[in-house]
Amino acid sequence: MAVKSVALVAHDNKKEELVQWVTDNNTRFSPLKLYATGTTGRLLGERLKRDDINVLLSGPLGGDQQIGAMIAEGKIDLLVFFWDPLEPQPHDPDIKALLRIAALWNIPVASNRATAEFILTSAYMTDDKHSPQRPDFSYYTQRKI
Ligand SMILES: O=C(CO)COP(=O)(O)O
Repeated sequence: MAVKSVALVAHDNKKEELVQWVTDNNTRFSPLKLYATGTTGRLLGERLKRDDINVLLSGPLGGDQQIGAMIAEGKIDLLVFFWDPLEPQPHDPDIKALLRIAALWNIPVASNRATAEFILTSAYMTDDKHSPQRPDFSYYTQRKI
């Protein structure tokens, strides 16, 4: 079975919610390959007692952009990003860029626990034959300039 790669990101006020949700669903998460921004990844590793989480840079230090680059390269199947709707973030352009690139490359994105639950329990999570269609941007890359 192809192992799905999941990127996990949460802003400070949402970190406990994300870590608790992942812990509550540990059985579903254990076969998945996990990537996370720096602080989110550290907290997840401590709580889940997993030392195989791929911890990237902290979001404001470039971690969001690292995940965005992985999405563009087709290396991430699902983005779970509990962003904070109540607090401005210093790296807002990076957050927008990450959400944009996820929309562009047609990967599923969960921004809250309710959506994350729907996705995690979807039959597609364990269906090898299904993967979202990767968009064809040849009309753009081949355009006449
Ligand atoms: O800021 C973030 C996402 O925008 C998350 O980064 P950390 O997990 O390092 O706190």
